[in-house]
Amino acid sequence: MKQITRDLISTLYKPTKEDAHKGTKGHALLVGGSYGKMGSILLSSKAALRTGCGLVTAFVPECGVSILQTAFPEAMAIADDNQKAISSITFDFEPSAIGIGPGMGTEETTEEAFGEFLKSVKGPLVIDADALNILSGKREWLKRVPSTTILTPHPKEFDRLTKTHDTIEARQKSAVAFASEHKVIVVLKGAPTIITNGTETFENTTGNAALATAGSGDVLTGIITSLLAQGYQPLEAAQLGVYLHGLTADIAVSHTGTESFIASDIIGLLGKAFLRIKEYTGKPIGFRN
Ligand SMILES: NC(=O)C1=CN([C@@H]2O[C@H](COP(=O)(O)OP(=O)(O)OC[C@H]3O[C@@H](n4cnc5c(N)ncnc54)[C@H](OP(=O)(O)O)[C@@H]3O)[C@@H](O)[C@H]2O)[C@@H](O)CC1
Ligand SMILES: Nc1ncnc2c1ncn2[C@@H]1O[C@H](COP(=O)(O)OP(=O)(O)O)[C@@H](O)[C@H]1O
Ligand SMILES: [Mg+2]
Repeated sequence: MKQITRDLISTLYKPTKEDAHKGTKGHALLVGGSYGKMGSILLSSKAALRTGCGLVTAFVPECGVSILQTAFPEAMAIADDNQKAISSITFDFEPSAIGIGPGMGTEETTEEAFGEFLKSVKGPLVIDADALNILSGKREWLKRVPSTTILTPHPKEFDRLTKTHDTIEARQKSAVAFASEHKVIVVLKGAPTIITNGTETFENTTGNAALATAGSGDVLTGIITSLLAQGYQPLEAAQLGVYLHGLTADIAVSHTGTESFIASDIIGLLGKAFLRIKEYTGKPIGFRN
């Protein structure tokens, strides 16, 4: 297994172009949320914009729109027809990348909506949380998942999708086989997180137990979706995304410790994490690139 090193990240990272505008930095669509779990998709959406894409739209059930637009005015929102859970995923623009699943729930109407969504989805995609849980009950839908889609299960989600594993090593081996069989990228979250496309497997080198907190995976989904929207290739987006996510916790831990760190702190520290990566590249901050 290869390590995600500073050198690898330095070669992946693409600084913002001087002449960029919001229309050239990608438009991320985050689909999820349900009554009582709107925080998850809010966290994903905020993380996406803080990771550098130009525009973010959240597709949420009706009850999520005012929550989202109040808590995060920079994001646009599209309301599902249904009040409390997603029932039909329709939108009238072409997103640069889509992240789906955080807080979405697994109600029957949402399951049907996700099944229809998979029939027509185009372009880069991240599947997380309840979208993975739905897939676990409908494995035949894996055929509909476009190749190079990024799946971001935690160990329990991965076991639901496959089978119970007794050891981390067995689960990692299974993740490689799963990625190869379904032509997807698996980000198997944990301590450490591994990323595999079935041919190559990488172990992340950042992050610590501060990340063991509600919503930290929802934030990761937003980060990776944003990188896809900005034009990073799926494997690169997964590598840079998990590295940045972990780096925020490494930056925080020396002055906050692990206990009080929450998912919003990951989002708040993304700027410092990007600056750290920019230092690795050897170019001074503000260099005209
Ligand atoms: N504010 C909001 O709106 C929030 C909304 N959220 C949303 O809630 C939905 C449900 O997602 P979820 O992940 O909380 O539930 P679920 O899939 O049952 O997994 C939990 C179980 O999995 C296991 N487990 C997890 N990590 C593990 C690890 N590293 N290593 C080993 N085991 C691990 C562990 O199981 P145990 O070991 O206890 O058996 C744990 O009890 C989803 O849509 C999400 O987006 C949340 O993000 C929270 C904030
Ligand atoms: N002890 C730990 N060390 C490093 N990373 C961790 C640790 N615990 C959790 N994480 C990371 O935090 C995230 C948790 O994701 P997830 O379980 O999906 O959270 P949620 O669904 O609440 O958003 C993953 O990226 C995981 O790798
Ligand atoms: Mg999660």
